[in-house]
Amino acid sequence: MSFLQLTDLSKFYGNACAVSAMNLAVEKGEFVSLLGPSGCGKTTTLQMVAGFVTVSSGRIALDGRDITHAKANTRGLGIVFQSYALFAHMTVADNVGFGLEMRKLPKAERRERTALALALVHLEQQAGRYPRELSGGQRQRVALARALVIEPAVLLLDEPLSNLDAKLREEMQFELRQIQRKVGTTTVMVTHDQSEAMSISDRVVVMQAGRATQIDHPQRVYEHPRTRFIATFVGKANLLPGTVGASAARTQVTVGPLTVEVAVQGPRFDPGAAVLLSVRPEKLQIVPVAQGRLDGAVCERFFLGSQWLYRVGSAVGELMVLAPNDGRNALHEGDRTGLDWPDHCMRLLPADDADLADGATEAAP
Ligand SMILES: Nc1ncnc2c1ncn2[C@@H]1O[C@H](COP(=O)(O)OP(=O)(O)OP(=O)(O)O)[C@@H](O)[C@H]1O
Repeated sequence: MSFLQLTDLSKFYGNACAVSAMNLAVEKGEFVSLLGPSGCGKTTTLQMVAGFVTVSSGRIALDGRDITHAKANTRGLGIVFQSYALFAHMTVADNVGFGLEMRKLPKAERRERTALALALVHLEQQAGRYPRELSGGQRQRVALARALVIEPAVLLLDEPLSNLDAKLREEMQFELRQIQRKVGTTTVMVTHDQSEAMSISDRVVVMQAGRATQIDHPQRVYEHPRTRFIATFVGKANLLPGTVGASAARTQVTVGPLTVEVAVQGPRFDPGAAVLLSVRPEKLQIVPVAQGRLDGAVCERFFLGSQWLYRVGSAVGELMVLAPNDGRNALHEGDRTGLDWPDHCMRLLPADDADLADGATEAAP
């Protein structure tokens, strides 16, 4: 059995289902993110694990112990919320040491563990300050140190970085991952930010309307999304409506005037099935006119610094193309161009996400 195991976990508020039959097995030391849009049930799932929200049905097991109905303060979990919830009248060191004091640890041990936790988040110099004297990033590090100092079985993070500005947030993502690797604490984080989930997690649980729709390693979620929703929620995707032809090892698909052969992983599509051909914008290559699979004309271009994003009108519809900014040869609006892409970059998705209402299959950690 995994270290933290959710089995058919559900939460109903009256007749409304907030979380539906969630299954998730988190291994010891793993960093797993619950990712999804607002209202999809991420926080409710985390709160059930924390013991702050009662479970309607299903089970939660931690290290082999059933904790489904255990009191929150007996679960031995560390929790960090979006709002830092620090005690304003206590110094940084007292905030961090608070959990140890509650556990009635001897003073010398409290002092030693507090110092270690502060060193971990690089706040040794700020031990005597009050929360109001700290920056947002420093406050969030205090909250993290306070959660880690009790050596929790699992660290639960609910949008821990969302109060920080973009640059600080990126720095803290990196730091959070480094700290988690160093202490090896099993961690479950809630976020609605796909790049945050992708960059720091071992595995990502994509949630939609109370259900886990894909549980996989970040790269797999990006390269092999199961549904249209996931393909567009995690990164950008060109989704071209098409029809399946002969179904063999490689599936033939017709999209307007274009016919391609796609190697399909996972469930096969029947001949005649309506599908979406998905190609990521950065996989499209700009080639001379008439030398690619398609020709088109640039409708609009956006400068992104390291890349250009082009909207290109073509016979199969408008396509997004991300091209590296090599400092020369950028296309202009109105330019005609050829477009090509490698065979292995094409994915087929069901035209209708409801076709996958069976919920997620979970990839091994
Ligand atoms: N106490 C409550 N009473 C009734 N409905 C609730 C309650 N808490 C949450 N819900 C509902 O449950 C669903 C899931 O909410 P939840 O907060 O888990 O979503 P979330 O994915 O964390 O969203 P966000 O990113 O906006 O925090 C939503 O439809 C929400 O309105």
